[in-house]
Amino acid sequence: MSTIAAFYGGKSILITGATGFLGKVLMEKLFRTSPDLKVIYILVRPKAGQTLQQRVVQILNSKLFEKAKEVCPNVHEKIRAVYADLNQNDLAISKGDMQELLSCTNIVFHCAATVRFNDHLRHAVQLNVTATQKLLLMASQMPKLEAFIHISTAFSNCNLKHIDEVIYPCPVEPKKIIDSMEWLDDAIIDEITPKLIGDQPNTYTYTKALGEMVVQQEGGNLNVAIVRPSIVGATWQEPFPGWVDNLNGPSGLIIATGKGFLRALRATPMAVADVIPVDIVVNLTLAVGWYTAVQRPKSTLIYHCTSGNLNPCYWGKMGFQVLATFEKIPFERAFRRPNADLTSNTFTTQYWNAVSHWAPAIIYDFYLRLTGRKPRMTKLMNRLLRTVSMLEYFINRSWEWSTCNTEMLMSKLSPEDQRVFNFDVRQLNWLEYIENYVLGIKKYLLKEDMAGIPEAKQHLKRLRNIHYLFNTALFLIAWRLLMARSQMARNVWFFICPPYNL
Ligand SMILES: CCCCCCCCCCCCCCCCCCCCCCCC(=O)SCCNC(=O)CCNC(=O)[C@H](O)C(C)(C)COP(=O)(O)OP(=O)(O)OC[C@H]1O[C@@H](n2cnc3c(N)ncnc32)[C@H](O)[C@@H]1OP(=O)(O)O
Ligand SMILES: NC(=O)C1=CN([C@@H]2O[C@H](COP(=O)(O)OP(=O)(O)OC[C@H]3O[C@@H](n4cnc5c(N)ncnc54)[C@H](OP(=O)(O)O)[C@@H]3O)[C@@H](O)[C@H]2O)C=CC1
Repeated sequence: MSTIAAFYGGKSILITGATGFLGKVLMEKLFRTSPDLKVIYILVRPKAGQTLQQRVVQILNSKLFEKAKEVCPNVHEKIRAVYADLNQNDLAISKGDMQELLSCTNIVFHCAATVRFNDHLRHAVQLNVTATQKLLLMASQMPKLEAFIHISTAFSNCNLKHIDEVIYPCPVEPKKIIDSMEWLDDAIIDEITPKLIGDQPNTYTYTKALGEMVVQQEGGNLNVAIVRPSIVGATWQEPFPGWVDNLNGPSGLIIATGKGFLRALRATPMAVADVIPVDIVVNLTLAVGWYTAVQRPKSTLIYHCTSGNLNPCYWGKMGFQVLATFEKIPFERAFRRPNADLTSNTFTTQYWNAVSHWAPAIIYDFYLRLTGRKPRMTKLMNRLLRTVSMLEYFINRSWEWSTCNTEMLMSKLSPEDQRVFNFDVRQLNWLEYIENYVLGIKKYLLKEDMAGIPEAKQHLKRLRNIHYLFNTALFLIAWRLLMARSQMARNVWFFICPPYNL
């Protein structure tokens, strides 16, 4: 029997961000490996017209939970959705719920965050810093609390090149930032944001760094640990390969490439693509929860959950494998044939943007107008290129993360725990993983049927023929113009192909 799985048996666990990508996989694994856990409290807000209960039912009815429900048939009874909004001052938790959470919780996994790079600083601080502070305050009033695990990001100090498993101080104290956000108006916040974030690329990484400082300063007497994953990708093995349900990280750009919209990317092919499968992050997080509760380390330990230093993959290799997979498993109704280049040269990127992104979009919109339809491609391209520009920072640099604590933890696990809670990224085969990732995007994100693959391949063949026809026509027009206007071109042409009667 796994020691870690047994540890979670009978426990009351509180998860924030359980409706998010990581949170769902965390819940699934807990139910599958520790079906005898007492209860999982999840802090949820109503969203998109759905009540809390509807959201929970939708999650539990998804394919992700099929295996977990076989092992733990009464999973519905073991989830307790608690109304909460982490943006509100009191987290909007009712008195009754708060009482129950405070008196029963044994372990807290704090996953909730805004992961948007371009979020307004006020909102990012509210969620990634202030809410963390409030949860720590709550945790300090939980008599049965054994561990508080905070999920941060490996990029919280991405202004550094080498990052150790320590908390680096931010120039301005988090408390001062929290206070100022309460009285400064939006215009002033907009003005000071670049100065505050300094050499951080966006408000997300900046506020995640502040969040870590808050954990260090206010988690004083608690048993706290921080997990820092890098770019979280689809599942590697568990509960099945390739599961993913949002556009974050590489997923959105893989779709844009597969659908033929994205044809060039300013990326450094030899920069490390520090992607980490979500099931590895979850396995490490659960192992950290166990170790923190049982061993009670004297200081707050930080665990890097990264792939680069143990089993590196590079953006060039990843891009190549993504394209190779589209040959076998194409996406349906592509705009153009998937074919993209990675280039680290800004001038080349601008050239490809004009030729491969804007020109086809403008031509297609012209065609839509001609056929009486509403143009939409230039708008879509605009949005896509804006998104790409936000991600460029992360695909043109490499970082070195030390993983001493993570490796130490692995050495403390029994062979059975190393198998059940495997977070050894050295065992990951990238080519296989990327292929499953693309397949997972097709099945679970785009919800495309595998039976449609022959038709998708036919469609790509048609696009290839259109492409050849278009290029031939373009060449003939250019040739005709040149022959009509340039004596030198005519001389060269007649030299190569002399007329018959000579
Ligand atoms: C040699 C051969 C080479 C061949 C090349 C082939 C290329 C193959 C592809 C290779 C993949 C390379 C991908 C690299 C990606 C690297 C990502 C790096 C991420 C670093 C992570 C840091 C670690 C973290 O902790 S972050 C957590 C994850 N966060 C994110 O990923 C970002 C989240 N999203 C945002 O910040 C914003 O949504 C943003 C900035 C992307 C866009 O914001 P904006 O306000 O402009 O619009 P939105 O309203 O948010 O969305 C507009 C529109 O875009 C869709 N969308 C959202 N996110 C993404 C996305 N990540 N990619 C693509 N599209 C996205 C969104 O759904 C909206 O669409 P609608 O149709 O309007 O709904
Ligand atoms: N994805 C990645 O590549 C990486 C993620 N991380 C970290 O992992 C953690 C989880 O990220 P991930 O699962 O990808 O993110 P998601 O965006 O998928 O999930 C975010 C979660 O936070 C919840 N949340 C957001 N705002 C509120 C609010 N006001 N009140 C209550 N809940 C709220 C969301 O709820 P709702 O469903 O209602 O919106 C959702 O459950 C984060 O801490 C992130 O920083 C770290 C490195 C990389």
